[in-house]
Amino acid sequence: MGKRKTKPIVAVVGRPNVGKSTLFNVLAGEMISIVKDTPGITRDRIYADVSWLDMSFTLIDTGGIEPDSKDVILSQMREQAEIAIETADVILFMVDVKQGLVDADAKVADMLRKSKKPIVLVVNKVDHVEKYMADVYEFYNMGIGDPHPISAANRTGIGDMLDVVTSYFNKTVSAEEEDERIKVAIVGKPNVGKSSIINRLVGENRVIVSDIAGTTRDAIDTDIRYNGKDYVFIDTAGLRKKNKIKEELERYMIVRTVSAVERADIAVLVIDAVEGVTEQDAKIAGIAHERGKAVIIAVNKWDAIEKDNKTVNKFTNKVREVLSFMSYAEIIFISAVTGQRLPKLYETIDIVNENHSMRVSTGVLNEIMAEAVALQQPPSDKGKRLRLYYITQVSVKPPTFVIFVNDKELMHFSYTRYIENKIREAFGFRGTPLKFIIRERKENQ
Ligand SMILES: Nc1nc2c(ncn2[C@@H]2O[C@H](COP(=O)(O)OP(=O)(O)OP(=O)(O)O)[C@@H](O)[C@H]2O)c(=O)[nH]1
Ligand SMILES: Nc1nc2c(ncn2[C@@H]2O[C@H](COP(=O)(O)OP(=O)(O)OP(=O)(O)O)[C@@H](O)[C@H]2O)c(=O)[nH]1
Repeated sequence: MGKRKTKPIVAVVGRPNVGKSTLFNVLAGEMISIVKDTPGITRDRIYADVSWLDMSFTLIDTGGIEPDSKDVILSQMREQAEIAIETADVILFMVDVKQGLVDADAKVADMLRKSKKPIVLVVNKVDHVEKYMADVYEFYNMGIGDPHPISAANRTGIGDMLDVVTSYFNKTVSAEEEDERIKVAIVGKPNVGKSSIINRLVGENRVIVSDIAGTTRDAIDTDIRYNGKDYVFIDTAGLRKKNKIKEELERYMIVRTVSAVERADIAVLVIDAVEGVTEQDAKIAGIAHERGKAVIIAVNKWDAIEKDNKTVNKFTNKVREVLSFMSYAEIIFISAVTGQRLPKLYETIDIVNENHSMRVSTGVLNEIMAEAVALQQPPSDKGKRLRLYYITQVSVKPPTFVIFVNDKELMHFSYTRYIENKIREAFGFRGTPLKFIIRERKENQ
Protein backbone atom coordinates (compact mmCIF):
# COMPACT_ATOMS: atom_id res chain seq x y z
CA MET A 1 0.00 0.00 0.00
CA GLY A 2 0.97 3.62 -0.33
CA LYS A 3 1.50 3.08 -4.01
CA ARG A 4 -0.58 5.09 -6.37
CA LYS A 5 -3.59 3.26 -7.63
CA THR A 6 -4.24 4.38 -11.16
CA LYS A 7 -7.54 3.31 -12.53
CA PRO A 8 -7.35 2.41 -16.19
CA ILE A 9 -9.55 4.35 -18.59
CA VAL A 10 -11.74 2.55 -21.09
CA ALA A 11 -13.34 4.69 -23.79
CA VAL A 12 -16.35 3.60 -25.83
CA VAL A 13 -16.41 4.63 -29.48
CA GLY A 14 -19.21 3.85 -31.89
CA ARG A 15 -21.75 5.17 -34.33
CA PRO A 16 -25.05 6.58 -33.10
CA ASN A 17 -27.60 3.98 -32.16
CA VAL A 18 -25.27 1.00 -31.85
CA GLY A 19 -26.13 0.78 -28.16
CA LYS A 20 -23.41 2.70 -26.34
CA SER A 21 -25.77 4.19 -23.78
CA THR A 22 -27.37 0.83 -23.17
CA LEU A 23 -23.99 -0.77 -22.50
CA PHE A 24 -22.99 2.16 -20.36
CA ASN A 25 -26.07 1.68 -18.23
CA VAL A 26 -25.50 -2.04 -17.93
CA LEU A 27 -21.91 -1.58 -16.82
CA ALA A 28 -22.35 1.48 -14.68
CA GLY A 29 -25.99 0.98 -13.80
CA GLU A 30 -26.48 0.77 -10.11
CA MET A 31 -22.74 0.81 -9.62
CA ILE A 32 -22.49 4.41 -10.76
CA SER A 33 -21.01 6.17 -7.77
CA ILE A 34 -22.75 9.46 -7.49
CA VAL A 35 -21.24 11.44 -4.70
CA LYS A 36 -24.31 12.81 -3.02
CA ASP A 37 -22.54 15.51 -1.06
CA THR A 38 -21.04 17.12 -4.13
CA PRO A 39 -23.50 19.84 -4.99
CA GLY A 40 -23.57 21.58 -8.32
CA ILE A 41 -22.63 18.42 -10.12
CA THR A 42 -25.37 17.05 -12.26
CA ARG A 43 -23.67 14.08 -13.66
CA ASP A 44 -24.70 13.10 -17.09
CA ARG A 45 -23.34 9.77 -18.12
CA ILE A 46 -20.07 10.91 -19.57
CA TYR A 47 -18.02 8.73 -17.31
CA ALA A 48 -18.59 6.11 -14.64
CA ASP A 49 -16.67 3.83 -12.35
CA VAL A 50 -17.03 0.17 -13.18
CA SER A 51 -15.97 -2.84 -11.13
CA TRP A 52 -15.43 -6.27 -12.58
CA LEU A 53 -14.19 -9.10 -10.35
CA ASP A 54 -11.29 -7.55 -8.44
CA MET A 55 -10.65 -4.85 -11.01
CA SER A 56 -12.06 -1.44 -11.54
CA PHE A 57 -11.81 1.09 -14.30
CA THR A 58 -13.24 4.37 -15.46
CA LEU A 59 -15.57 4.07 -18.42
CA ILE A 60 -15.86 7.07 -20.72
CA ASP A 61 -18.53 7.58 -23.33
CA THR A 62 -16.88 9.68 -26.01
CA GLY A 63 -20.08 10.03 -28.02
CA GLY A 64 -21.54 13.46 -28.32
CA ILE A 65 -24.83 14.67 -29.69
CA GLU A 66 -26.79 12.92 -32.40
CA PRO A 67 -25.56 14.01 -35.81
CA ASP A 68 -27.99 14.01 -38.71
CA SER A 69 -25.99 13.40 -41.86
CA LYS A 70 -23.50 10.76 -42.92
CA ASP A 71 -20.66 13.25 -43.26
CA VAL A 72 -21.26 14.56 -39.81
CA ILE A 73 -21.34 11.04 -38.43
CA LEU A 74 -17.93 10.25 -39.81
CA SER A 75 -16.32 13.47 -38.62
CA GLN A 76 -17.91 13.01 -35.23
CA MET A 77 -16.60 9.48 -35.00
CA ARG A 78 -13.15 10.70 -35.89
CA GLU A 79 -13.36 13.20 -33.03
CA GLN A 80 -14.50 10.45 -30.68
CA ALA A 81 -11.69 8.20 -31.79
CA GLU A 82 -9.13 10.97 -31.30
CA ILE A 83 -10.32 11.65 -27.80
CA ALA A 84 -10.27 7.93 -27.07
CA ILE A 85 -6.77 7.50 -28.47
CA GLU A 86 -5.57 10.42 -26.42
CA THR A 87 -7.12 9.49 -23.12
CA ALA A 88 -7.85 5.78 -22.93
CA ASP A 89 -5.84 2.73 -21.93
CA VAL A 90 -8.23 0.46 -23.78
CA ILE A 91 -10.66 1.42 -26.55
CA LEU A 92 -13.94 -0.36 -26.82
CA PHE A 93 -15.12 -0.06 -30.40
CA MET A 94 -18.79 -0.86 -30.69
CA VAL A 95 -20.65 -1.88 -33.84
CA ASP A 96 -24.16 -3.10 -34.55
CA VAL A 97 -24.76 -6.57 -36.00
CA LYS A 98 -28.11 -5.51 -37.43
CA GLN A 99 -26.61 -2.67 -39.45
CA GLY A 100 -23.60 -4.73 -40.44
CA LEU A 101 -20.21 -3.36 -41.42
CA VAL A 102 -20.60 0.16 -42.75
CA ASP A 103 -18.07 2.45 -44.35
CA ALA A 104 -17.70 4.82 -41.40
CA ASP A 105 -16.85 1.87 -39.13
CA ALA A 106 -14.09 0.74 -41.46
CA LYS A 107 -12.59 4.22 -41.63
CA VAL A 108 -12.59 4.62 -37.88
CA ALA A 109 -11.11 1.14 -37.52
CA ASP A 110 -8.16 2.30 -39.65
CA MET A 111 -7.59 5.22 -37.34
CA LEU A 112 -7.77 3.13 -34.22
CA ARG A 113 -5.46 0.48 -35.62
CA LYS A 114 -2.78 3.07 -36.30
CA SER A 115 -2.91 4.29 -32.71
CA LYS A 116 -1.50 0.97 -31.43
CA LYS A 117 -3.80 1.19 -28.42
CA PRO A 118 -5.51 -2.01 -27.33
CA ILE A 119 -8.86 -2.20 -29.09
CA VAL A 120 -11.73 -4.47 -28.18
CA LEU A 121 -14.19 -4.86 -31.03
CA VAL A 122 -17.65 -5.38 -29.60
CA VAL A 123 -20.56 -6.42 -31.80
CA ASN A 124 -23.81 -5.47 -30.14
CA LYS A 125 -27.42 -6.59 -30.60
CA VAL A 126 -26.44 -10.23 -31.00
CA ASP A 127 -29.63 -11.20 -29.22
CA HIS A 128 -29.60 -14.74 -30.67
CA VAL A 129 -26.12 -16.12 -31.07
CA GLU A 130 -27.04 -18.88 -33.58
CA LYS A 131 -28.99 -16.53 -35.77
CA TYR A 132 -26.35 -13.81 -36.00
CA MET A 133 -23.00 -15.56 -35.71
CA ALA A 134 -22.32 -15.48 -39.46
CA ASP A 135 -22.89 -11.73 -39.42
CA VAL A 136 -20.55 -11.34 -36.46
CA TYR A 137 -17.73 -13.01 -38.39
CA GLU A 138 -18.07 -10.37 -41.08
CA PHE A 139 -16.48 -7.89 -38.69
CA TYR A 140 -13.17 -9.74 -38.92
CA ASN A 141 -12.80 -7.77 -42.14
CA MET A 142 -12.13 -4.63 -40.15
CA GLY A 143 -8.72 -5.98 -39.29
CA ILE A 144 -8.79 -5.01 -35.65
CA GLY A 145 -8.99 -8.45 -34.13
CA ASP A 146 -11.71 -10.76 -32.91
CA PRO A 147 -15.27 -9.48 -32.78
CA HIS A 148 -16.87 -10.10 -29.40
CA PRO A 149 -20.61 -10.59 -29.64
CA ILE A 150 -22.82 -9.14 -26.92
CA SER A 151 -26.37 -8.15 -26.37
CA ALA A 152 -26.36 -5.08 -24.20
CA ALA A 153 -30.13 -5.22 -23.94
CA ASN A 154 -30.16 -8.87 -22.78
CA ARG A 155 -26.94 -8.50 -20.81
CA THR A 156 -25.30 -11.44 -22.55
CA GLY A 157 -21.66 -11.71 -23.52
CA ILE A 158 -20.79 -8.90 -21.12
CA GLY A 159 -18.61 -11.01 -18.82
CA ASP A 160 -16.50 -12.38 -21.68
CA MET A 161 -16.13 -8.90 -23.08
CA LEU A 162 -14.98 -7.54 -19.70
CA ASP A 163 -12.46 -10.37 -19.40
CA VAL A 164 -10.91 -9.24 -22.68
CA VAL A 165 -10.98 -5.56 -21.70
CA THR A 166 -9.40 -6.14 -18.29
CA SER A 167 -6.77 -8.50 -19.70
CA TYR A 168 -5.06 -5.39 -21.10
CA PHE A 169 -4.76 -3.68 -17.72
CA ASN A 170 -1.87 -5.34 -15.92
CA LYS A 171 0.92 -4.15 -18.15
CA THR A 172 0.16 -0.47 -17.73
CA VAL A 173 -0.33 -0.75 -13.97
CA SER A 174 3.07 -2.26 -13.22
CA ALA A 175 4.88 0.38 -15.28
CA GLU A 176 3.12 3.14 -13.34
CA GLU A 177 3.93 1.62 -9.98
CA GLU A 178 7.66 2.09 -10.46
CA ASP A 179 7.06 5.75 -11.00
CA GLU A 180 8.04 7.89 -8.01
CA ARG A 181 7.42 11.25 -9.63
CA ILE A 182 4.86 13.60 -8.14
CA LYS A 183 1.97 13.74 -10.58
CA VAL A 184 0.05 16.94 -10.84
CA ALA A 185 -2.91 17.52 -13.16
CA ILE A 186 -3.44 21.14 -14.13
CA VAL A 187 -7.19 21.44 -14.66
CA GLY A 188 -9.62 24.25 -15.25
CA LYS A 189 -11.98 25.61 -17.84
CA PRO A 190 -10.64 27.03 -21.09
CA ASN A 191 -8.61 30.23 -20.99
CA VAL A 192 -7.88 30.36 -17.27
CA GLY A 193 -4.13 30.15 -17.91
CA LYS A 194 -3.27 26.45 -17.64
CA SER A 195 -0.74 26.47 -20.49
CA SER A 196 0.72 29.75 -19.31
CA ILE A 197 1.36 28.27 -15.88
CA ILE A 198 3.07 25.20 -17.30
CA ASN A 199 5.10 27.30 -19.74
CA ARG A 200 6.23 29.53 -16.92
CA LEU A 201 7.21 26.54 -14.79
CA VAL A 202 9.08 25.05 -17.73
CA GLY A 203 10.79 28.34 -18.54
CA GLU A 204 12.51 28.34 -15.21
CA ASN A 205 13.51 24.74 -15.01
CA ARG A 206 15.14 22.03 -16.98
CA VAL A 207 12.71 19.79 -18.78
CA ILE A 208 13.43 16.13 -18.95
CA VAL A 209 11.95 14.37 -21.91
CA SER A 210 9.50 11.74 -20.81
CA ASP A 211 11.05 8.29 -20.89
CA ILE A 212 7.79 6.61 -21.80
CA ALA A 213 7.84 7.80 -25.37
CA GLY A 214 5.58 6.96 -28.22
CA THR A 215 2.14 7.39 -26.82
CA THR A 216 0.05 10.32 -27.85
CA ARG A 217 -1.02 11.29 -24.40
CA ASP A 218 2.52 11.81 -23.12
CA ALA A 219 2.64 14.79 -25.44
CA ILE A 220 0.63 16.62 -22.81
CA ASP A 221 2.91 15.54 -19.94
CA THR A 222 5.65 17.89 -18.86
CA ASP A 223 8.47 16.62 -16.65
CA ILE A 224 10.14 19.16 -14.43
CA ARG A 225 12.89 18.74 -11.89
CA TYR A 226 12.67 21.35 -9.15
CA ASN A 227 14.67 21.49 -5.92
CA GLY A 228 15.91 17.97 -6.58
CA LYS A 229 12.44 16.49 -6.99
CA ASP A 230 10.74 15.20 -10.10
CA TYR A 231 7.29 16.38 -11.03
CA VAL A 232 5.03 15.53 -13.93
CA PHE A 233 2.52 18.14 -14.93
CA ILE A 234 -0.41 16.73 -16.82
CA ASP A 235 -2.05 19.31 -19.00
CA THR A 236 -5.63 19.57 -20.19
CA ALA A 237 -5.21 22.80 -22.12
CA GLY A 238 -5.49 23.43 -25.81
CA LEU A 239 -8.92 22.05 -26.52
CA ARG A 240 -9.63 22.47 -30.17
CA LYS A 241 -12.51 24.86 -30.25
CA LYS A 242 -13.30 24.95 -33.92
CA ASN A 243 -16.66 23.63 -35.04
CA LYS A 244 -17.70 22.80 -31.54
CA ILE A 245 -21.00 23.55 -29.99
CA LYS A 246 -21.16 24.30 -26.29
CA GLU A 247 -22.35 20.86 -25.13
CA GLU A 248 -19.65 19.10 -27.09
CA LEU A 249 -16.94 21.35 -25.73
CA GLU A 250 -18.15 20.68 -22.25
CA ARG A 251 -18.13 16.93 -22.83
CA TYR A 252 -14.59 16.99 -24.13
CA MET A 253 -13.48 19.18 -21.29
CA ILE A 254 -14.90 16.71 -18.80
CA VAL A 255 -13.46 13.66 -20.56
CA ARG A 256 -10.01 15.18 -20.64
CA THR A 257 -10.24 16.35 -17.06
CA VAL A 258 -11.27 12.89 -15.87
CA SER A 259 -8.41 11.31 -17.77
CA ALA A 260 -5.81 13.79 -16.48
CA VAL A 261 -7.06 13.68 -12.90
CA GLU A 262 -7.17 9.90 -12.93
CA ARG A 263 -3.48 9.75 -13.73
CA ALA A 264 -2.50 12.29 -11.10
CA ASP A 265 -2.23 12.36 -7.31
CA ILE A 266 -2.80 16.07 -7.07
CA ALA A 267 -5.13 18.32 -9.01
CA VAL A 268 -4.38 22.01 -9.36
CA LEU A 269 -7.70 23.65 -10.17
CA VAL A 270 -6.97 26.89 -11.97
CA ILE A 271 -9.52 29.66 -11.54
CA ASP A 272 -9.54 32.98 -13.37
CA ALA A 273 -9.30 35.85 -10.89
CA VAL A 274 -10.83 38.24 -13.37
CA GLU A 275 -13.89 36.08 -13.99
CA GLY A 276 -14.30 34.87 -10.44
CA VAL A 277 -15.34 31.36 -9.41
CA THR A 278 -18.16 29.79 -11.42
CA GLU A 279 -20.36 26.71 -11.58
CA GLN A 280 -18.15 25.36 -14.34
CA ASP A 281 -15.21 25.52 -11.95
CA ALA A 282 -17.31 23.58 -9.44
CA LYS A 283 -17.99 20.87 -11.99
CA ILE A 284 -14.30 20.41 -12.68
CA ALA A 285 -13.48 20.54 -8.97
CA GLY A 286 -16.06 17.81 -8.38
CA ILE A 287 -14.14 15.44 -10.64
CA ALA A 288 -11.01 15.73 -8.49
CA HIS A 289 -13.04 15.55 -5.30
CA GLU A 290 -14.95 12.39 -6.08
CA ARG A 291 -11.76 10.71 -7.27
CA GLY A 292 -10.14 11.38 -3.90
CA LYS A 293 -7.28 13.48 -5.21
CA ALA A 294 -5.45 16.17 -3.27
CA VAL A 295 -6.56 19.59 -4.45
CA ILE A 296 -4.95 22.99 -4.74
CA ILE A 297 -7.08 25.86 -5.94
CA ALA A 298 -4.84 28.25 -7.84
CA VAL A 299 -6.45 31.61 -8.46
CA ASN A 300 -4.54 32.80 -11.52
CA LYS A 301 -4.21 36.22 -13.21
CA TRP A 302 -3.85 37.78 -9.78
CA ASP A 303 -1.82 40.53 -11.46
CA ALA A 304 -4.83 41.56 -13.51
CA ILE A 305 -7.25 42.65 -10.81
CA GLU A 306 -7.51 45.69 -8.59
CA LYS A 307 -6.73 44.79 -5.01
CA ASP A 308 -7.01 46.22 -1.55
CA ASN A 309 -6.36 44.59 1.80
CA LYS A 310 -9.72 42.78 1.73
CA THR A 311 -9.48 41.24 -1.74
CA VAL A 312 -7.82 37.99 -0.70
CA ASN A 313 -10.37 37.39 2.03
CA LYS A 314 -13.30 38.21 -0.19
CA PHE A 315 -12.06 35.95 -2.95
CA THR A 316 -11.31 33.16 -0.50
CA ASN A 317 -14.81 33.35 0.95
CA LYS A 318 -16.39 33.23 -2.46
CA VAL A 319 -14.31 30.19 -3.45
CA ARG A 320 -15.17 28.46 -0.15
CA GLU A 321 -18.83 29.13 -0.79
CA VAL A 322 -19.00 27.87 -4.37
CA LEU A 323 -16.67 24.93 -3.69
CA SER A 324 -18.06 24.19 -0.25
CA PHE A 325 -17.71 20.44 -0.76
CA MET A 326 -13.91 20.74 -0.72
CA SER A 327 -13.19 22.89 2.30
CA TYR A 328 -9.94 20.92 2.69
CA ALA A 329 -8.46 22.35 -0.54
CA GLU A 330 -5.52 24.74 -0.31
CA ILE A 331 -5.94 28.10 -2.02
CA ILE A 332 -3.15 30.17 -3.51
CA PHE A 333 -3.14 33.34 -5.57
CA ILE A 334 -0.75 33.30 -8.48
CA SER A 335 0.17 34.93 -11.74
CA ALA A 336 1.56 33.00 -14.66
CA VAL A 337 2.48 36.30 -16.28
CA THR A 338 4.58 37.77 -13.46
CA GLY A 339 5.54 34.46 -11.87
CA GLN A 340 4.11 35.61 -8.56
CA ARG A 341 4.01 32.80 -5.97
CA LEU A 342 4.90 30.04 -8.41
CA PRO A 343 7.59 28.81 -5.99
CA LYS A 344 4.81 28.63 -3.42
CA LEU A 345 2.86 26.44 -5.81
CA TYR A 346 5.66 23.85 -5.60
CA GLU A 347 5.78 24.20 -1.85
CA THR A 348 2.04 23.64 -1.63
CA ILE A 349 2.24 20.66 -3.98
CA ASP A 350 4.84 19.09 -1.67
CA ILE A 351 2.71 19.72 1.41
CA VAL A 352 -0.51 18.28 0.00
CA ASN A 353 1.40 15.37 -1.49
CA GLU A 354 2.70 14.44 1.96
CA ASN A 355 -0.71 14.84 3.53
CA HIS A 356 -2.37 12.79 0.82
CA SER A 357 -0.16 9.83 1.67
CA MET A 358 0.01 10.35 5.43
CA ARG A 359 -0.70 7.46 7.76
CA VAL A 360 -1.82 7.77 11.37
CA SER A 361 -1.40 4.93 13.84
CA THR A 362 -4.47 3.14 15.12
CA GLY A 363 -3.63 3.89 18.74
CA VAL A 364 -3.55 7.63 18.24
CA LEU A 365 -6.69 7.58 16.11
CA ASN A 366 -8.62 5.79 18.82
CA GLU A 367 -7.46 8.27 21.44
CA ILE A 368 -8.75 11.11 19.29
CA MET A 369 -12.05 9.39 18.66
CA ALA A 370 -12.55 8.63 22.37
CA GLU A 371 -11.89 12.26 23.22
CA ALA A 372 -14.25 13.46 20.52
CA VAL A 373 -17.01 11.14 21.74
CA ALA A 374 -16.52 12.36 25.32
CA LEU A 375 -16.84 15.99 24.19
CA GLN A 376 -19.94 15.53 22.10
CA GLN A 377 -22.37 12.72 22.73
CA PRO A 378 -23.14 10.61 19.64
CA PRO A 379 -26.70 10.86 18.30
CA SER A 380 -29.48 8.45 19.25
CA ASP A 381 -32.71 7.39 17.64
CA LYS A 382 -35.73 5.63 19.16
CA GLY A 383 -33.89 5.08 22.38
CA LYS A 384 -30.84 3.56 20.74
CA ARG A 385 -27.59 5.46 20.97
CA LEU A 386 -24.78 5.33 18.46
CA ARG A 387 -21.65 3.70 19.81
CA LEU A 388 -18.27 4.01 18.17
CA TYR A 389 -16.00 1.08 18.96
CA TYR A 390 -12.89 1.43 16.93
CA ILE A 391 -11.22 3.40 14.16
CA THR A 392 -8.33 2.47 11.90
CA GLN A 393 -6.75 3.90 8.76
CA VAL A 394 -6.87 1.34 5.97
CA SER A 395 -5.25 3.21 3.09
CA VAL A 396 -3.73 6.39 1.73
CA LYS A 397 -4.22 8.54 -1.38
CA PRO A 398 -6.71 9.49 -0.13
CA PRO A 399 -6.43 8.63 3.55
CA THR A 400 -9.27 6.21 4.23
CA PHE A 401 -10.60 5.25 7.65
CA VAL A 402 -12.88 2.49 8.82
CA ILE A 403 -15.02 3.18 11.88
CA PHE A 404 -16.73 0.27 13.59
CA VAL A 405 -20.08 1.16 15.17
CA ASN A 406 -23.06 -0.62 16.72
CA ASP A 407 -25.56 0.59 14.12
CA LYS A 408 -24.74 2.19 10.77
CA GLU A 409 -28.10 3.91 10.57
CA LEU A 410 -27.24 5.97 13.61
CA MET A 411 -23.97 7.26 12.19
CA HIS A 412 -25.20 10.48 10.66
CA PHE A 413 -23.22 12.39 8.10
CA SER A 414 -22.85 15.27 10.54
CA TYR A 415 -21.28 13.07 13.20
CA THR A 416 -18.84 11.59 10.69
CA ARG A 417 -18.00 15.15 9.73
CA TYR A 418 -17.42 15.95 13.40
CA ILE A 419 -14.97 13.06 13.77
CA GLU A 420 -13.30 14.12 10.53
CA ASN A 421 -12.83 17.64 11.89
CA LYS A 422 -11.24 16.28 15.06
CA ILE A 423 -8.82 14.22 13.00
CA ARG A 424 -7.99 17.25 10.89
CA GLU A 425 -7.47 19.38 14.00
CA ALA A 426 -4.87 16.90 15.17
CA PHE A 427 -3.09 16.09 11.91
CA GLY A 428 -4.03 18.69 9.34
CA PHE A 429 -4.39 16.49 6.29
CA ARG A 430 -4.08 19.71 4.32
CA GLY A 431 -5.34 19.65 0.78
CA THR A 432 -6.60 16.10 0.87
CA PRO A 433 -10.10 14.66 1.14
CA LEU A 434 -10.61 11.97 3.78
CA LYS A 435 -12.79 8.93 3.26
CA PHE A 436 -14.76 7.18 5.95
CA ILE A 437 -16.18 3.70 5.76
CA ILE A 438 -18.68 2.83 8.46
CA ARG A 439 -18.93 -0.83 9.50
CA GLU A 440 -21.22 -2.53 11.94
CA ARG A 441 -19.94 -4.79 14.66
CA LYS A 442 -21.81 -6.67 17.32
CA GLU A 443 -21.46 -5.37 20.89
CA ASN A 444 -19.24 -8.15 22.21
CA GLN A 445 -17.34 -9.10 19.09
N1 LIG B 1 -31.96 -5.71 -30.15
C1 LIG B 1 -31.13 -4.99 -29.43
N2 LIG B 1 -31.29 -3.66 -29.35
C2 LIG B 1 -30.43 -2.97 -28.60
C3 LIG B 1 -29.39 -3.59 -27.90
N3 LIG B 1 -28.68 -2.63 -27.24
C4 LIG B 1 -29.28 -1.45 -27.53
N4 LIG B 1 -30.33 -1.66 -28.36
C5 LIG B 1 -31.24 -0.64 -28.89
O1 LIG B 1 -30.55 0.19 -29.80
C6 LIG B 1 -31.02 1.54 -29.72
C7 LIG B 1 -29.86 2.48 -29.49
O2 LIG B 1 -29.29 2.24 -28.22
P1 LIG B 1 -28.47 3.34 -27.45
O3 LIG B 1 -27.88 2.68 -26.28
O4 LIG B 1 -29.29 4.54 -27.22
O5 LIG B 1 -27.37 3.68 -28.55
P2 LIG B 1 -26.20 4.74 -28.53
O6 LIG B 1 -25.08 4.13 -29.25
O7 LIG B 1 -25.96 5.24 -27.16
O8 LIG B 1 -26.80 5.87 -29.39
P3 LIG B 1 -26.46 7.43 -29.39
O9 LIG B 1 -26.85 7.96 -28.04
O10 LIG B 1 -27.31 7.94 -30.50
O11 LIG B 1 -25.00 7.56 -29.66
C8 LIG B 1 -32.05 1.55 -28.61
O12 LIG B 1 -33.33 1.47 -29.19
C9 LIG B 1 -31.73 0.30 -27.81
O13 LIG B 1 -32.86 -0.21 -27.17
C10 LIG B 1 -29.26 -5.01 -27.97
O14 LIG B 1 -28.38 -5.65 -27.38
N5 LIG B 1 -30.16 -5.65 -28.75
N1 LIG C 1 -2.99 38.97 -16.85
C1 LIG C 1 -2.77 37.66 -16.91
N2 LIG C 1 -3.11 36.97 -18.00
C2 LIG C 1 -2.87 35.64 -18.03
C3 LIG C 1 -2.28 34.96 -16.94
N3 LIG C 1 -2.17 33.66 -17.26
C4 LIG C 1 -2.68 33.53 -18.50
N4 LIG C 1 -3.10 34.73 -18.98
C5 LIG C 1 -3.71 34.99 -20.30
O1 LIG C 1 -4.94 34.27 -20.39
C6 LIG C 1 -5.12 33.75 -21.71
C7 LIG C 1 -5.31 32.25 -21.67
O2 LIG C 1 -4.13 31.61 -21.21
P1 LIG C 1 -3.80 30.11 -21.53
O3 LIG C 1 -2.58 29.75 -20.78
O4 LIG C 1 -3.83 29.85 -22.99
O5 LIG C 1 -5.06 29.41 -20.88
P2 LIG C 1 -5.48 27.86 -20.89
O6 LIG C 1 -6.19 27.61 -19.62
O7 LIG C 1 -4.30 27.02 -21.18
O8 LIG C 1 -6.51 27.87 -22.07
P3 LIG C 1 -7.07 26.62 -22.98
O9 LIG C 1 -5.94 26.19 -23.85
O10 LIG C 1 -8.18 27.25 -23.72
O11 LIG C 1 -7.54 25.56 -22.03
C8 LIG C 1 -3.90 34.17 -22.48
O12 LIG C 1 -4.20 35.35 -23.20
C9 LIG C 1 -2.86 34.47 -21.43
O13 LIG C 1 -1.93 35.43 -21.82
C10 LIG C 1 -1.92 35.74 -15.79
O14 LIG C 1 -1.40 35.25 -14.78
N5 LIG C 1 -2.20 37.06 -15.83
